[in-house]
Amino acid sequence: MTLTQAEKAAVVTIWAKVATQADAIGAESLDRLFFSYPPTKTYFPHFDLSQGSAQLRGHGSKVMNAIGEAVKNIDNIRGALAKLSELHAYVLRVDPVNFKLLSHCILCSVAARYPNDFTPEVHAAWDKFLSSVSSVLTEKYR
Ligand code: HEM
Repeated sequence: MTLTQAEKAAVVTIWAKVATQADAIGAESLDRLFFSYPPTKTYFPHFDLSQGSAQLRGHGSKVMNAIGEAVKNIDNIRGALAKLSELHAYVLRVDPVNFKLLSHCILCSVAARYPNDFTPEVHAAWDKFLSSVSSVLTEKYR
């Protein structure tokens, strides 16, 4: 899945805002994930998943950091996330369907915070970008 130049530009622009609140957006996205799709909690039996817990915030921050790396390397997302791809496939064995759920929750958190920036064009670009990130993180499974 390749993003057009215009889509890449839209992702970079919205990321500049998201980056300033990345930790909060990461934590909110995980809250939404676990609240709306409780089976996703089974991957985190060792975490305190109550709303706003330190572990949840710490993990949200890590996830958003990785997304920031993907934005910085938007022409080489595969290279930027190679290690993370192996981790999710071989060690964590997260079922790929869950990436769609998390992507959706990240999208909701961004849209809720930046309603004016979240035009249909930005929505589409951000969605395509998160799909690319998810493809990279799930491509080692087979
Ligand atoms: C946009 C998609 C995702 C990104 C960018 C992402 C990113 C990350 C990062 C950066 C880490 C930390 C790696 C490290 O400590 O070296 C991680 C760990 C982990 N991820 Fe993901 N992840 C994604 C999707 C998912 C999904 C959908 C699930 C399951 C529902 C999941 C489950 C986990 C688990 C269980 C860990 C280990 C947590 C721990 O024990 O510290 N990830 N992920």
